[in-house]
Amino acid sequence: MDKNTVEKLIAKAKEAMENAYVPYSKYPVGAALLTEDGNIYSGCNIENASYGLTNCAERTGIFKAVSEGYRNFEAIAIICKGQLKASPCGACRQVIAEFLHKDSPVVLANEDGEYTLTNVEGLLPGAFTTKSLLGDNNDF
Ligand SMILES: O=c1ccn([C@H]2C[C@H](O)[C@@H](CO)O2)c(=O)[nH]1
Ligand SMILES: [Zn+2]
Repeated sequence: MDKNTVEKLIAKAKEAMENAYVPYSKYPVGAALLTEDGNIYSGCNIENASYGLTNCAERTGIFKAVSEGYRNFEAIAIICKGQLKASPCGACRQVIAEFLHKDSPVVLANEDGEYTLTNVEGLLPGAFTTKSLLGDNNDF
């Protein structure tokens, strides 16, 4: 993925981060997903007084896209507040592995836009996926 695309995705993730609803943790996170046909979907974390109902930024972005008919993604960028770079939780790693390819780029950024580049396999090595269940030939 070229540097321009990385920076554009980080900028979109940062925009989404501004909308984070985080009265409890005060830890805003934003995510941006590039679809294979060049669209960008983004999401923020959305907390709840019943803490366990919180939705992370990554899953907000993926679920928005899938619900609008986009499920083929090329890359994801995630950004969070502070100097430490974003690191998706286990639930989000599993959802990312469901919808992105093993070798899809994953950009983990901090609020200054400094980032580490990894991929889905790096986030969740040996992930349990549709392939584990259905093999290579499935219509889904
Ligand atoms: O990658 C991450 C890690 C955490 N969170 C959210 C969940 C919760 O709102 C807050 C603190 O855990 O950060 C995300 O959205 N994405
Ligand atoms: Zn998460």
